[in-house]
Amino acid sequence: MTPREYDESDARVRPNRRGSRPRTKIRPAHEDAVPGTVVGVDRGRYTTRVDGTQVIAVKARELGRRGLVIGDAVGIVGDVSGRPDTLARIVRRDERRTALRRTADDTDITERVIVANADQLAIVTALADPEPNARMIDRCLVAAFDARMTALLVLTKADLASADPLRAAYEPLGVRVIETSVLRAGGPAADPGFLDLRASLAGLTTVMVGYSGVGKSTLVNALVPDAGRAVGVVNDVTGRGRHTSTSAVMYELPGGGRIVDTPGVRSFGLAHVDPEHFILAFPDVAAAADEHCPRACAHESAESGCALDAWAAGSPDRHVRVESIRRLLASRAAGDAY
Ligand SMILES: Nc1nc2c(ncn2[C@@H]2O[C@H](COP(=O)(O)OP(=O)(O)OP(=O)(O)O)[C@@H](O)[C@H]2O)c(=O)[nH]1
Repeated sequence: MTPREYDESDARVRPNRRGSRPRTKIRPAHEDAVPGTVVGVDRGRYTTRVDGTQVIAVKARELGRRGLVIGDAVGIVGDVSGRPDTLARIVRRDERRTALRRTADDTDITERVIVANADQLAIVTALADPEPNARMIDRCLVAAFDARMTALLVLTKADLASADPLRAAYEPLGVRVIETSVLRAGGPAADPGFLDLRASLAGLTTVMVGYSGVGKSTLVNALVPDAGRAVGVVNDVTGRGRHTSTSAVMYELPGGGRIVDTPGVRSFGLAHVDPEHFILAFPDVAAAADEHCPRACAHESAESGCALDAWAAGSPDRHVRVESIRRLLASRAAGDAY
């Protein structure tokens, strides 16, 4: 017997007990909502960008408790002219393509999204002054890979020290490494590394993280000539256990694309990261783990039943990858004090 096809007449219509009167509390469909992007958040006021115009908006009640963060794609109704003293309403938040998250610390499982829909995480680290901190880099990478974002390691002050050890540690993970030195004669425009960085950011949304003093502001100012004119400010990134609110800012890049500067993000609490999910960022390793590892394998060691050592045996490339992934997973387990 061929299966019967269903059509609309199969839908069961519940009779309206109050007769045929239409329901009165019909919510507006907001078909007229225009698409925009959240570029700044400040105590319940959202700075959005609609077709190149900056529009200040509030969250409509129908969004409920759903949060909005920098990078969220939204639907906006009301006055979207961007004229002073106008206030539009955000009525819809589109599904997030990516979500960069952090937990407050490694024992707190309350996670919060810092930036939505970003493509890349650029980890800015000086090669000297201050010294690079591998643990910080590792933890940022875990957050990036878990969020399905591409990772970029930007090594500044290349005039002061060699980048070779860091290249050796991170290139096997598929991390793009860029060296910059922008204090040499000619400034950023004369630095091939800076030009490479600018090309790598074009057309994408990139979140930049880095310690104070590494030269991040120098790069942001060179990338965005009018960086002083921030398009938005968010007080959403709060230091753990401290009441210092710092701000993340999204800038439009002149050549297309956007960068989000996150002065307040100094660490990523990684309690929310699940090794099984994290490893999916490395398709070859994930396929091997899926095929050979026991269920819920933490990928710690061959002794604990992990099959990745056997998979990597005889291949130095695979071996370095597995070791690097284990180092990242260990950084997740080791707490975020660095
Ligand atoms: N040698 C060298 N010094 C650099 C380079 N880039 C930046 N610096 C210096 O590093 C110091 C810090 O640079 P900033 O751009 O202010 O660093 P930051 O990371 O934004 O730090 P905060 O503003 O404190 O957040 C400054 O004295 C810069 O002149 C570089 O390529 N080489």
